[in-house]
Amino acid sequence: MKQGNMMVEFLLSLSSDIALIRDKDDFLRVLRERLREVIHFNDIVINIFDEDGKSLVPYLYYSEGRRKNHPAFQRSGHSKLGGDQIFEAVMAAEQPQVFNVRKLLKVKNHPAYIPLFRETGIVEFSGIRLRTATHEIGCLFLFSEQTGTFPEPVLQLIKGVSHQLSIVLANMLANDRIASQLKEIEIYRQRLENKHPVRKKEIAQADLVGNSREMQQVFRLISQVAPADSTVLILGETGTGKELVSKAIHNHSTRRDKLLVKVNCAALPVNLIESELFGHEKGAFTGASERRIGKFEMAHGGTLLLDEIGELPLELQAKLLRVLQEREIERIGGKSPVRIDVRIIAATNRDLKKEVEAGRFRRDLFYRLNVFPIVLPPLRERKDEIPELAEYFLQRYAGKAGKSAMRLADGVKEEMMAYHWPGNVRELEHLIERSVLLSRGTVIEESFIRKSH
Ligand SMILES: Nc1ncnc2c1ncn2[C@@H]1O[C@H](COP(=O)(O)OP(=O)(O)OP(=O)(O)O)[C@@H](O)[C@H]1O
Repeated sequence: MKQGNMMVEFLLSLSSDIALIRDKDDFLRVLRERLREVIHFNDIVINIFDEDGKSLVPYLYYSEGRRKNHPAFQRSGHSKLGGDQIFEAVMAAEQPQVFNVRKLLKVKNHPAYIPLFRETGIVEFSGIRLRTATHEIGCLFLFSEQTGTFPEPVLQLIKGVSHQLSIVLANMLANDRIASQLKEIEIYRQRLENKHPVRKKEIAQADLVGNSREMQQVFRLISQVAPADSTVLILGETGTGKELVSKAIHNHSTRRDKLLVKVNCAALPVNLIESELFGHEKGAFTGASERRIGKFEMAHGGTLLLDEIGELPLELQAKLLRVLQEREIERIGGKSPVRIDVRIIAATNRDLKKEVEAGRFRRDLFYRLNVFPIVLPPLRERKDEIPELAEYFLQRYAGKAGKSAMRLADGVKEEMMAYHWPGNVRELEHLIERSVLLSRGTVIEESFIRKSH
């Protein structure tokens, strides 16, 4: 009874140390220091299953005595284990198994490492499998230079410890997996950035022009929300500058050194958007001949612009909602989820509230996205801005065309003010570009408005 109490006490205090483990070094230190208080072992090894799920590889190991500098114990971490009677016995049993080296040497076909144990002073060792409710993880071995290290109460303790270790190990392995996935994404992203060096420049030059009251309000909203990292919903007709606003938000956020990745939700059929957003593993479906990283992963650390979000099919709206809630994605055909840190900016020219009422857009997703809405008014509602925008585009396109400063004739200006601009700023921009190219002198005498429709 007394022994039982001590064991519970030990396991409790071990679990509080275990909760503080951050990495392999911590783990090894806790095992060595804490387990030694109650078990007189010399060496410790934890083996885990390799990716193939069949062989075991050393994950953590500590040796002392003659084994410390012995080349056979300087494991690279790549030597495959398992498939011999020792591992089979350990992996098949609920209880810890104890092995005596002298006795093993008498058994026919003993594993090749047993004589080495004897040469380097190991007398007995115990092994127990490590598993959680859902996963086989590997096994733990404790080695001793003396006999009598593993009496029954110690074996019970090892069993108790093995449950705790299995959980820590499962978490550490999941974190390792995520870290290696993130590394892979980083490499991919750098490749992408090197391939498109102009992108960053373009983004840096994203200038928004606008002196109207409405646009001044938009600028205020941008500077409020940009550093806050919250989700932004940009609403406005086509060509009102939604993409430009998203670039401005990204450029003024702490994520500015990472990518702003854009997905056009209207441009692709359902099955392709899913893989575009979340990526897929090699062989996930017919035609998936290569692993593909999705836009969410590409935007990790940065911003993801979900353009035309109103066009996203309902089926994918549910998946997107889950990703936004859980902050992790699953590649199509992938085995484990990937954590992502992405700021979401969604944009649409649809009236999302009406879409919700019509049952075409999920209400819960709408609320998730509508955290900080920015509405861009159509150009016809901020006509006082037309001269300024026209002037801005005029200088830009005259410069590009190698022409000297140009100006608009008064009649052209009036015509522009009277027009209703269904294509908004984009239409104005194209019109000016065309006018610059078609005009001979420095004054644009003719409006080309009607010709553009
Ligand atoms: N306030 C502005 N200042 C300068 N340029 C602007 C402004 N608003 C829009 N533009 C220009 O107009 C064009 C259209 O803008 P943008 O692509 O951001 O619009 P959008 O609302 O995302 O359009 P769509 O809904 O069709 O995708 C771009 O070339 C952009 O540079």
